Amino acid sequence: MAPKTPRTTTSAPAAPSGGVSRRGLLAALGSGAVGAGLVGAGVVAAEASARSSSGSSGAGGGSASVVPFHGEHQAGIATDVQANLHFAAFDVTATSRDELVSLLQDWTAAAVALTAGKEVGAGGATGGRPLAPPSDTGEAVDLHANRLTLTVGAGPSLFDDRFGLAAARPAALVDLPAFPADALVPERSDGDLCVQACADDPQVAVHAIRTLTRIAAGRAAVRWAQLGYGRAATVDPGAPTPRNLFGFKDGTANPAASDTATLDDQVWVQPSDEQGAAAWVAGGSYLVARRIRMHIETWDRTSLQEQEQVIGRTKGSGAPLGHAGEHDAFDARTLPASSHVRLAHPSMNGGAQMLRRGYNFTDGTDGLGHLDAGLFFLAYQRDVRKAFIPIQTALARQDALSEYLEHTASGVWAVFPGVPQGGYLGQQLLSV
Ligand SMILES: C=CC1=C(C)c2cc3[nH]c(cc4nc(cc5[nH]c(cc1n2)c(C)c5CCC(=O)O)C(CCC(=O)O)=C4C)c(C)c3C=C
Ligand SMILES: [Fe+2]
Repeated sequence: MAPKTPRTTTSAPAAPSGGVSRRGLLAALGSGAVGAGLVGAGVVAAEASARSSSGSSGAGGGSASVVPFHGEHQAGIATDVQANLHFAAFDVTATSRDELVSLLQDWTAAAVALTAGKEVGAGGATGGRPLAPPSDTGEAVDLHANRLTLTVGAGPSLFDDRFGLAAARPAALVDLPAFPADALVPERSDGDLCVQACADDPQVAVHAIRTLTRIAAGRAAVRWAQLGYGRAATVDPGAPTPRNLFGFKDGTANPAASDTATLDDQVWVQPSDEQGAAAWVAGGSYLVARRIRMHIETWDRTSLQEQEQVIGRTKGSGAPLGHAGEHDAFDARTLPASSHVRLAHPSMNGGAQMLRRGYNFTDGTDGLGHLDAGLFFLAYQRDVRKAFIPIQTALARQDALSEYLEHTASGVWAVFPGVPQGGYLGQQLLSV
């Protein structure tokens, strides 16, 4: 049985490491977040209480389910892929740099509590004043941390003239070009900030995004969001590779989390990559998100042989065509000319790799009798100009898989470096 998480309510330290800052409180006061119960009477520092009261056991219970928030890099990138995703992109509505800083400080304090499996705000879900709305919405009580990670990045639009950040925009944070056959919905694309919440329980991930959205009131608003399930990638080659909605193993060739040399070379931004005011991004990464609708009804009418020719791997084992084992080495030039794996392979793209961390999604139907389902593609990389852009250019031009796909949403973000103890998300950027 997993150990019980104590129900003690602990005062968190003042922001940024554990509470809502005074400025955040004032912003909340001005925006109605107090009415939503995020701050209690006379309380500036938020309190975080442990999120378990019933002592329920299970996979998500105990400290083993906690992924450390602080570190050199943000968690949620080289972290073993959790089962569920709630991704949200935000428009920042703050009108000053100070307000933006206070938002990121308050998010940091909440993220520290949430990822530790604790309730947020004074009194948490049930310990506050009876006549005030609870600080924590409560749906994650008893669910533990469930390996929740929160990963935050800044989009190109944050670097306009609103916050004096134009000079700090990394050269590698380019706007993605339009690709042939893109069917992007602008309202479901881009965003000043993004938050990727991953957890082994869907309600924990949803609670986290809901909480950050409440805290942001008056300073940022959700622009678009996406739920995902059934991880469609892995960073652990020793674990069974999950499958996407076309039924193929997805993530086989991903870099392993333990392969730090490849991560340094391909995923983490290095100190030499950016100069001057943009040097803050070292230790971070670049995230490309694409909501890719998959025409599964058409795919399901396609023969097994054709499906395998399109992907370039066998459906059962995931082995490259002509090989026996999933992880067998192969020469991409021996695969069909327009197969997905051949075109996406590093040997065809100047050695470029990405760390893919996508999730399956199913968002009801399109009203025409087809499921609106697909892959929410998430890929972390050191430089989109060397990885996602050239690879997607080749895929859009030649990939046989494209016939079954429709890219409906897109975004690119510079993901902040990790947060040291006592620091806050994006501090490296906002203190330049
Ligand atoms: C621009 C990059 C990529 C997009 C967009 C993309 C979409 C996409 N992929 C699959 C299914 C599979 N992809 C696989 C491998 C693979 N895909 C990319 C890039 C993009 N995929 C890369 C770089 C690789 C690795 C190539 C290699 O090094 O061998 C595979 C094979 C298994 C694996 O290695 O993961 C599958 C299956 C879908 C369904 C999809 C869009 C919906
Ligand atoms: Fe792929």
